[in-house]
Amino acid sequence: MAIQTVICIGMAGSGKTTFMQRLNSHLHAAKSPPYVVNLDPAVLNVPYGANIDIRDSVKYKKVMENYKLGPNGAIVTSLNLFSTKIDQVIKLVENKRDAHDYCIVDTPGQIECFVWSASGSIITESFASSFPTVIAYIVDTPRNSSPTTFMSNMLYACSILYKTKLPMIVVFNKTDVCKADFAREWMTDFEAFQEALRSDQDLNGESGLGSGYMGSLVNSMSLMLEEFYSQLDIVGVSSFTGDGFDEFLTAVDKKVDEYESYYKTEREAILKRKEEEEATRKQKSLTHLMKDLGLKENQGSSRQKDQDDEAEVISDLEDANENDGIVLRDEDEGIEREYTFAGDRTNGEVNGNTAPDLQKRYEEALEQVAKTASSETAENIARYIRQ
Ligand SMILES: Nc1nc2c(ncn2[C@@H]2O[C@H](COP(=O)(O)OP(=O)(O)OP(=O)(O)O)[C@@H](O)[C@H]2O)c(=O)[nH]1
Repeated sequence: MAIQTVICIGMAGSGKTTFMQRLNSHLHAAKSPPYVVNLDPAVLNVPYGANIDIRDSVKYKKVMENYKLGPNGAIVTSLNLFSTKIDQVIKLVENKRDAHDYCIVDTPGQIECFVWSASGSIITESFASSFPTVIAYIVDTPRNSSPTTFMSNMLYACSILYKTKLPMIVVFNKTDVCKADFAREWMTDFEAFQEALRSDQDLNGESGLGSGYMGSLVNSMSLMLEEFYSQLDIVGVSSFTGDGFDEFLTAVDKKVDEYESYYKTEREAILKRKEEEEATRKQKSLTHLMKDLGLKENQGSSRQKDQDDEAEVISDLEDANENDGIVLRDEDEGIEREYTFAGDRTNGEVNGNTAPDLQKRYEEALEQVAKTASSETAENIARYIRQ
């Protein structure tokens, strides 16, 4: 059976890491240890044994210093660096498909750095196209007991569902502090939620909710959310006590079935369409490129020199500075971890498997383009002179 992947996403402080820790120990106790991946480069302590840890490959603080970035920029850049090697990561997980039923993935606390970045999409897409993948959206239950905060959080969850197009389980965490019954009621009974909104002090203020723009906006949003809720599974858990984790695993199984029967075909159709569009786009840009090369050939050499001095792509940056944040794995706490960029930079091999290196492929592709381009460029120049 294929490894079922659970990607944990949630607002800062919602309890993703604690949830991962509990899920890990729960699965160990059920004699089904998961394959664990940490994608948070900025976390100081990972309280569970990660098989793949982004911090082994990318040093967040170095990225910040070397590229003069702020905290969020450094997280995005770290994810970018990591995503260039995602094919190797996927291969490692694939090699473990017989030994594990689950692969669980922790993501950065700064939710937008993962969900709205190109590398976040690449990583999610790579998992989703290789394994049945489910999003666990972690919610801090006590902090969402006001209907306005709740609705904002659910709108965010809705945008993630729309962006990832993957089955989603909304996990109401911290039920030891506040039960999730109110949320369940709001998500299944439209009238109850409307009633809660009407009596919500935060939203009503002095103007009242019943009239005006705010009132109709909130009404339409809650109607839209009703449709969204029908796609979801809801689970209440406490990462402290371990309550609700069996229910969570049942929800994962259900969502995996949904993934197989609905999302997979849908995704394949989207990917096929994208591939076709991409092929047409490439053909168009190649035609433009050939045209430009024919006309602007003599400007080329000086511009090329300028470009050589700039670092425009990640692989340029990787080459530019040996001390750029990609480092050898620490000799640390003895957890069996399997992956670092540094190891494969010298020989392109990870754990004995020859892994195609993105940077190498990029260079080969460039060479290939240069070869075909040079003969066609000569033809273009000849045609230009003839004209
Ligand atoms: N009472 C209670 N507290 C919890 C639970 N889960 C997490 N917490 C607390 O919530 C806080 C945040 O937990 P984390 O696991 O660090 O949350 P996170 O989402 O990984 O945080 P970032 O990665 O920094 O965004 C910590 O103080 C945890 O102890 C729970 O089930 N019950």
